[in-house]
Amino acid sequence: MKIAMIGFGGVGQAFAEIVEEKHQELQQNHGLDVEIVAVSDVMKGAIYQPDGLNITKLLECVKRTGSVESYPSSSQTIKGWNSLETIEKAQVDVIIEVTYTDVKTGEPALTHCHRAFETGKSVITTNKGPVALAYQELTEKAEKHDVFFGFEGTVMSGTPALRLPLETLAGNEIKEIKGILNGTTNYILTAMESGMTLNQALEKAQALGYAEADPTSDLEAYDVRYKAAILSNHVYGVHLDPDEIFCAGITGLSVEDIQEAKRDGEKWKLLARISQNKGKVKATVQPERLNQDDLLARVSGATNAIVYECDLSGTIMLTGAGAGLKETGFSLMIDLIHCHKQKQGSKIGGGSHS
Ligand SMILES: NC(=O)C1=CN([C@@H]2O[C@H](COP(=O)(O)OP(=O)(O)OC[C@H]3O[C@@H](n4cnc5c(N)ncnc54)[C@H](OP(=O)(O)O)[C@@H]3O)[C@@H](O)[C@H]2O)C=CC1
Ligand SMILES: N[C@@H](CC=O)C(=O)O
Repeated sequence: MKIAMIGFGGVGQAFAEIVEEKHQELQQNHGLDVEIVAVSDVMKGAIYQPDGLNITKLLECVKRTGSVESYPSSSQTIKGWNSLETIEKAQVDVIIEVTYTDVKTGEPALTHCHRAFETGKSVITTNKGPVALAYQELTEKAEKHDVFFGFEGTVMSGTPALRLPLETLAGNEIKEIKGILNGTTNYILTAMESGMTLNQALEKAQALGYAEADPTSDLEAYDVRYKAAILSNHVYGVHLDPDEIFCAGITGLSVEDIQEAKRDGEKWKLLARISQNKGKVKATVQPERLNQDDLLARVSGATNAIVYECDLSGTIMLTGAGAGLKETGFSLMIDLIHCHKQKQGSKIGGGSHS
């Protein structure tokens, strides 16, 4: 399976490391031979090597020079293609879209997905923009072109918050979904409980690779609003315009507010709630003060949790990483395995996203 990567930041590089680390296992356990043949990034440049890039060498070049273009050329190497040229011209099966999430337009990722499908390529992405804004259009287009559209990592990174409700919990009616769906803000709120300021904690979250390129998306909860829209589309099959979701972030909370709640045996958490009633879906995103015995109050740091209120299974809670480079890289790998199985006409543990 030949892959082109659009965007080569924290998650992109972590994914490349995973492909290198797990190459043999993927071959042995899943019959999947993954080859990264192209990378296109804004500042790091672009390279297309039709017979495959040596990942160790590629990562070493980026670390040493900040550019993928310092990778040694052969007679077949093409350098300098922008993202659309790479999507259109590279001979690949899958586009891994890991550019930044734009919470207003979803671009450039939205256009990347459209062009990939139109040119017969599957897309696997952790970018929330296209999935939150154009879920239906893109899933239909992927189906029309008989390609795969994977986006497990868009909600709770490598924790399977999207496959679980549709596959493992299939047959239930899920009346409400609620959860802590942003790693950065949960990390910040936890750090503020020990007296750290919001800005100090944010700097740490950025250094750990949790935050968005523009952390306003995390702090003002636009990121969670997108995730709520994705859950509505994916789990309930109902399009929710992100702009219509009530959304308040954590910037209004002071260290004193958090300490005061702590003295009262409570915790502030940024919660998303999505509920359905007779085909109508409502969603809100805002900080809520929870009793410390509440299961969600116990979720700390960059860990996230999601609760599905099911008519048959009862309350199901899934908890795990909400952000993190390796964890998010893993979400791309699991989608890749599903994509491969779908191409082979089989499925692992249920269906794929397209
Ligand atoms: N980090 C995490 O824990 C998680 C991240 N995500 C999502 O995954 C995606 C990637 O995240 P992350 O790696 O952390 O972000 P980064 O900001 O580290 O990486 C994004 C990369 O995309 C590049 N880029 C931007 N525009 C283009 C373009 N038009 N063509 C090619 N490359 C482009 C950027 O280039 P340059 O910097 O050179 O401009 C940058 O290298 C984001 O959409 C994020 O929301 C999802 C779940 C968890
Ligand atoms: N910035 C996001 C990354 C994952 O979606 C977060 O902190 O949750």
